[in-house]
Amino acid sequence: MAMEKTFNLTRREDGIAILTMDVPGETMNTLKAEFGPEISEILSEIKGDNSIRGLVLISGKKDSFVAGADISMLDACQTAGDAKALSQQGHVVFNELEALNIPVVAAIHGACLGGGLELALACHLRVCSDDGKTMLGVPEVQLGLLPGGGGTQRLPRLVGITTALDMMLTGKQIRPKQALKMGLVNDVVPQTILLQTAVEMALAGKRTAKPVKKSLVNQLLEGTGFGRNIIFDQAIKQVAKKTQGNYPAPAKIIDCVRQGMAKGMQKGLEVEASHFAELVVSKESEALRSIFFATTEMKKETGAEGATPRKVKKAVILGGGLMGGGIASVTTTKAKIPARVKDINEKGLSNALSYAYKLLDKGVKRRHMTPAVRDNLMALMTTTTEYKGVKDADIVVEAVFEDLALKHQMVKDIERECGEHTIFASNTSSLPIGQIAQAASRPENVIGLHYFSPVEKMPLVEVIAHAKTSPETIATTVAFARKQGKTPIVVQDGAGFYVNRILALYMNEAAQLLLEGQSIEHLDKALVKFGFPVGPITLLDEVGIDVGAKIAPILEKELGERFKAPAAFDKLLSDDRKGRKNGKGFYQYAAGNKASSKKKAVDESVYAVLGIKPGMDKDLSAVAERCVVQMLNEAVRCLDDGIIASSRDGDIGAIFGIGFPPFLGGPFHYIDTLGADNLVNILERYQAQYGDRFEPCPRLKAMAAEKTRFF
Ligand SMILES: C[C@@H](O)CC(=O)SCCNC(=O)CCNC(=O)[C@H](O)C(C)(C)COP(=O)(O)OP(=O)(O)OC[C@H]1O[C@@H](n2cnc3c(N)ncnc32)[C@H](O)[C@@H]1OP(=O)(O)O
Repeated sequence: MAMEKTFNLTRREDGIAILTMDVPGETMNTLKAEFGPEISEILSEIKGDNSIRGLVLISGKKDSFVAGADISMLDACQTAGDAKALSQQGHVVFNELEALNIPVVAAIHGACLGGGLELALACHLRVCSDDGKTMLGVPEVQLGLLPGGGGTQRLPRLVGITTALDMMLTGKQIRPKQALKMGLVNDVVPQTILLQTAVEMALAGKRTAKPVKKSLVNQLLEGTGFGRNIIFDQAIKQVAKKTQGNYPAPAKIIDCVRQGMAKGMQKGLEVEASHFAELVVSKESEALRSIFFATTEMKKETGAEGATPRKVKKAVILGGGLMGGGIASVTTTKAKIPARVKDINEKGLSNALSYAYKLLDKGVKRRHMTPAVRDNLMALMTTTTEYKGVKDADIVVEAVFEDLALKHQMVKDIERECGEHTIFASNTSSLPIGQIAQAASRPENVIGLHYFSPVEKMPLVEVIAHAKTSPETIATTVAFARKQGKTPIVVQDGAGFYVNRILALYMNEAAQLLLEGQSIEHLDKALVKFGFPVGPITLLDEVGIDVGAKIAPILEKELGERFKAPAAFDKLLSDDRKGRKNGKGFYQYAAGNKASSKKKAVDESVYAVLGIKPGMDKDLSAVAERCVVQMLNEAVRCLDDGIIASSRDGDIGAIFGIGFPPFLGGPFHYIDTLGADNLVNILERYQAQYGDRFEPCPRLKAMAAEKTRFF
């Protein structure tokens, strides 16, 4: 049976041909190597048909244009040569499209990303719909890659070097109005007239558009070799600081643009194909692509085999504090589900309202939304100090103090005030859900739903099922979290669940190193260089030293001696040091305690409180290794104890929950890279030197002996 075609060419009476791309059997259009011959044939047909006066390229998919090159095709590249050939093939096809002597117009609706945008850039003009689903971007850098279909050359020539570098180095998605303003598209129209507008643009016979006006400064900088070098040198400095040298793609992107602008498009394309090829086969990109596939696979899972999630039409949030406010905010602004916030006083309620308003108003200021949209979303949030208007809640999320008796009271209140099917989801960060459920007459409705702070930024939530949680409760909670824009992992009940459990040992080791005389800034620098977003001491200040102190004994009691936190840290609380929250911790905080971007200074007085004098700082990688191997060992224990269902979930949980370096693929991918035997040797060396807290867990020892891997 003949292969179904991806491209379909239809001719209109007015001489405009419509080329529709619709990859058979796929949700999204993606670019595949096997399209090459089909496209070349069509281009030859177009070139040979003088009745065709113009060409419009459009997607046959409901809500997406082209999502980029097929990432699994890139995964299949065995050598850099395979990848280079793909890039060069793309260059040939896109150059041929661009060389057509009739106007070629891309009509874009929905996702137009990576190779999809590069395809659109090879067209002479672009028009997109004004729909919320329409976004344009080059997210390759998030996969450890670079735009390999000519994007590093066409984008800067269309929108300018600075804008193009910003797009390629961040992978950000550009909305229609922004795209029009920067000259990425030539018009933005309602989807209903998208095709008609594209046809009219083709009929107008133009193959170029008036470039958008650039500022004088921009013209000076980008118009001269000297100015361009300033831009490139500045960009190199910024990416070096941001990536700590752990991600090769950004520097290569800058080099493609630099060489292309200096030596011409042809040379630029050659450099692009070579750099793209090296990146496709790099271990960093392999790790980042595995994260993409893992999260895509997880989206299809309900969290409980065979269970059907119930629809959540209304949520109640107990507690309007930092976490409650964030949870209410993502419920209304992301999931667009009405949320009723209950707190014991008006202060908590106003905090929740202002939390959501501030985030939405930022969107208005950035012109991502209108004030009307902001106000409509705000109207989804209501507040109460009584149990009024909660009867019809489908889910209640409690974010009150970490006090078991108080949570028991909440369970009883909700069973009294809400419906029989209402789910009670606790945001507890440490109390076993089974203990909370002891107060329930319907324990099947009780579940843990653990968010990470700041709620609107951290993608992970842990969904914690206790022994009696029903599959429907799990599936409904997972679906609810997904609607909030979260990446949920289902973990089993146990002190600290997964993320806080692996984090605790990592933090304890940092504390030990501090007490051994490593300076605060050196400790943080070591782990930032390793690839974490912030260092452990900064993290402790941000989370709250008091929170850490509260969780530690719970973990030690439930999980054993290795979780014992250094006693010296009690002196910090006696000195009223809670961290950023009360402006006194390991670092100094400006008055008003605002999170400032500028570098914080260490509060040197903390050393005296701890009774230590910072000594000789050890090698950065040695410092990082001691903390990281603690996290790796405990992650494997969590897998062994069934706290996490798979090493895939363990990787995603660590990356999305605590910023484990994505270029390493997560703890389990990293152990495969290190080798289980090598990790056991490191742990045993530390065990001999620092004690049994470093003892390799049984599963690691077995893997070392059998030389097995997780993936
Ligand atoms: C030539 C060079 O420039 C190289 C490139 O172009 S590299 C690729 C660059 N593109 C991307 O990184 C985009 C990746 N995709 C996404 O970010 C998202 O899929 C989306 C924003 C496009 C849509 O998100 P959503 O609506 O949530 O849908 P899913 O993520 O669930 O995706 C639906 C199915 O499409 C598959 N898919 C999406 N993009 C790609 C891709 N680039 N390659 C291969 N497959 C892709 C995804 O796996 C889902 O598959 P399913 O089995 O049908 O569920």
